[in-house]
Amino acid sequence: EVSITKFPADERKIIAKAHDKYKKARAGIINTRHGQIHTPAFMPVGTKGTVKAMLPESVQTTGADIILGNTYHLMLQPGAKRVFKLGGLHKFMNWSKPLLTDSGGFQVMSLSKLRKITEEGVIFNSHIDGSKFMLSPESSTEIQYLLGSTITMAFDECTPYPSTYEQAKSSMELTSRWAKRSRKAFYSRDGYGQFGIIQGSIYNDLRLKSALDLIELDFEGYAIGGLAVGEGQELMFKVLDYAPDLLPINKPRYLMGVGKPADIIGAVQRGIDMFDCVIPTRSGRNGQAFTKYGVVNIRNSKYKEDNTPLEEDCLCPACKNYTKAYLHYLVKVKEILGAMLMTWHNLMYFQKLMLRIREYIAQGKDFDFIS
Ligand SMILES: O=c1nc[nH]c2cc3[nH]c(NCCN4CCCCC4)nc3cc12
Ligand SMILES: [Zn+2]
Repeated sequence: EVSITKFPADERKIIAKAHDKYKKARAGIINTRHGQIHTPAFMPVGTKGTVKAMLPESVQTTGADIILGNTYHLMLQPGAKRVFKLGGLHKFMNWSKPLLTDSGGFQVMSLSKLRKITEEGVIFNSHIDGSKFMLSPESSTEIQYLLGSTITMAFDECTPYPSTYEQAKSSMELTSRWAKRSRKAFYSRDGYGQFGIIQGSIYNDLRLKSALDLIELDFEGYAIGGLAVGEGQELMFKVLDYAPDLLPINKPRYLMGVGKPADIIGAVQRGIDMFDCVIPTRSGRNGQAFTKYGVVNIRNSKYKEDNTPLEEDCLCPACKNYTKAYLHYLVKVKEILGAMLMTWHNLMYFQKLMLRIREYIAQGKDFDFIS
């Protein structure tokens, strides 16, 4: 359960504000140097400078305005300096729209062997060849500059779940010190932005302190970190019942790593504008298709002679030109085309979901049942 800490009266109204469904949902446009982002937005994940199994022009046809790249992977291979020398990540991967890069801390903790967290930053051994690297607020910010990111993420520490109050407090305070250094290292230019990431785990007073520390640094947007790390949807929503309200209402709010359609809908209702998640791409490659009928596990033998499309009214190539039987076969025999078609369909499904959410918000309609 979320521990409720007594607030001085004037701050309590922020936390206790009645959770009025839909009232917090908002649709908008973020203007950047590389084009507009219609929010609520879903960012396909392109970890190593490619959205796996997709051409960038195909990603564009799904309606994605922005994709995510990972600093950790790109700094190890091919290296940020090399990407910079080759003209930056946009040119390298032939994606001219906005790019957001995660700052690397989260990936270091989940991927690298042997690492050491110090006040300076994180020292780690590459999971590729074991060579030694350091990521700090300064080096992460510089790497994202060399990549040419449209939106740079501050270097933070993602507080694990569960954490005690003390653990969450010291982790949040480290993130606040690192945010200050990240902000100082950021080379601000028109049309580019840097987002701070708030921590504080499930403790509302720590979330408030994190927000206050980061608002002082006047970031162009704010992410809510430390969620989708095993706490479960109910607890995530409990934090989201108040955390977005702690952030400036006129700036983008990004919920990192989320999520399934139902998670996205619930988070939009609580005031979130931006999302990223590997689910549509990773589960597509594993044979799971998101459809209006629910998730279809195409490897199931019941589809081996099913001559109908995943969704009869979907405009993606998988649905327009192929059958479930063919997709079943391709995925079973691990043909590359299977990964391509399943990924394309899922990205289309997620973008259609975001489009419908934006339309419902614009019309002031409730959008509970969409998914
Ligand atoms: O606190 C964070 N700071 C920087 N980056 C993050 C990335 C995150 N990604 C997630 N969750 C990803 C969950 N995802 C679900 C599908 C399978 C793979 C993992 N939480 C995050 C928190 C953070
Ligand atoms: Zn489709």
